[in-house]
Amino acid sequence: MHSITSAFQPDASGTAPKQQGGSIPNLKLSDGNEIPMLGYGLGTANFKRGGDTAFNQQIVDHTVAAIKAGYYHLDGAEAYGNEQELGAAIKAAGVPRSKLFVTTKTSCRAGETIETAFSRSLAKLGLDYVDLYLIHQPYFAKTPADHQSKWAEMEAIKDSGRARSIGVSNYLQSDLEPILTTARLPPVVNQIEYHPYLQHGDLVAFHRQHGIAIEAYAPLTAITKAAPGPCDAVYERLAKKYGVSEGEIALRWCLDQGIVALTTSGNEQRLQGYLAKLPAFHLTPKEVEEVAEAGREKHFRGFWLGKFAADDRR
Ligand SMILES: NC(=O)c1ccc[n+]([C@@H]2O[C@H](COP(=O)([O-])OP(=O)(O)OC[C@H]3O[C@@H](n4cnc5c(N)ncnc54)[C@H](O)[C@@H]3O)[C@@H](O)[C@H]2O)c1
Ligand SMILES: OCCc1c[nH]c2ccccc12
Repeated sequence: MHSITSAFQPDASGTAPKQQGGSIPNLKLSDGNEIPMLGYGLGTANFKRGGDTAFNQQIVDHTVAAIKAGYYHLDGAEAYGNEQELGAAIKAAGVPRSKLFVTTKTSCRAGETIETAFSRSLAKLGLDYVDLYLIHQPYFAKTPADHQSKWAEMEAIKDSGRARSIGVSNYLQSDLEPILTTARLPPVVNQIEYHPYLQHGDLVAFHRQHGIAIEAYAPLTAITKAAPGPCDAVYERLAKKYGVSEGEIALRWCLDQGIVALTTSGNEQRLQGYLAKLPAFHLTPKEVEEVAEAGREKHFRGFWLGKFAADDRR
């Protein structure tokens, strides 16, 4: 992994060396590590429904196809129930471990240490390290001290070398602040739902101030679950201009803001299309703002409904 885009700057160079099949660049994290800016998620198309523990070869096959297509950033979680399949796919795909960027997440189950959860995840993955370990959600914490003590456990995992980077997911500013007050090793990533209909007010600016990279999950929401909407006409115009799909405009909108995009699909052609098309164009800053402006006319959240405070609508 060598191509680097400056942290939080739109990828404007267009000269990044190749990685993962095309030239999707890496983003430099505040701990000095790099993350490929396009990731393949195992949490939506390929997760297992509650209580299903049987090994699922189809998940392995889809994931091997994604890796072989060039998706080297793989986003997993213990909650998805498919870490064994992710590990099997990594072995079967034949891509050297050093070229892959593997994330998993802890659910912070009550009464369990991070060390216990992390060791179980590594064993299921069949790996001796992950590139990124995240706290999946902040809802386990009842007090600022809960956030701080859990984060200290995460720091111990990073200290051990078995997670190269550590971060959080679904955190708002009020969840991050107590951690930033006491952290020895601040979170380098927050993975959040992010698309034009969920821009989170000044949360993105807060991340930039604190050097925390954003990973956008559900980046296609405006053309999938939340369609139709005010972004449709802008996406359509830009897709025509650049000769790409609306989905590619939606992903580029994240990348051009210096935001990592996590997507998924069981459709290999679609996945290959992203890697072929995304490196070939950029949105101008004006176009990024046009999408943002249209998006601010609608609010939509697809995940963790009911968990967020009312001010999430900002
Ligand atoms: N941390 C979290 O709480 C959290 C929550 C949700 C997702 N995630 C991660 O992010 C990953 C990606 O999330 P996502 O699946 O919501 O991302 P996404 O917005 O990219 O949606 C992908 C889905 O859209 C479908 N799709 C793509 N193009 C389409 C089109 N033109 N028309 C209709 N459907 C189309 C795909 O088939 C796929 O099912 C997940 O797999 C998971 O790893 C994390
Ligand atoms: O991270 C995606 C949302 C999510 C949280 N817990 C899960 C369990 C199974 C599938 C998706 C999820």
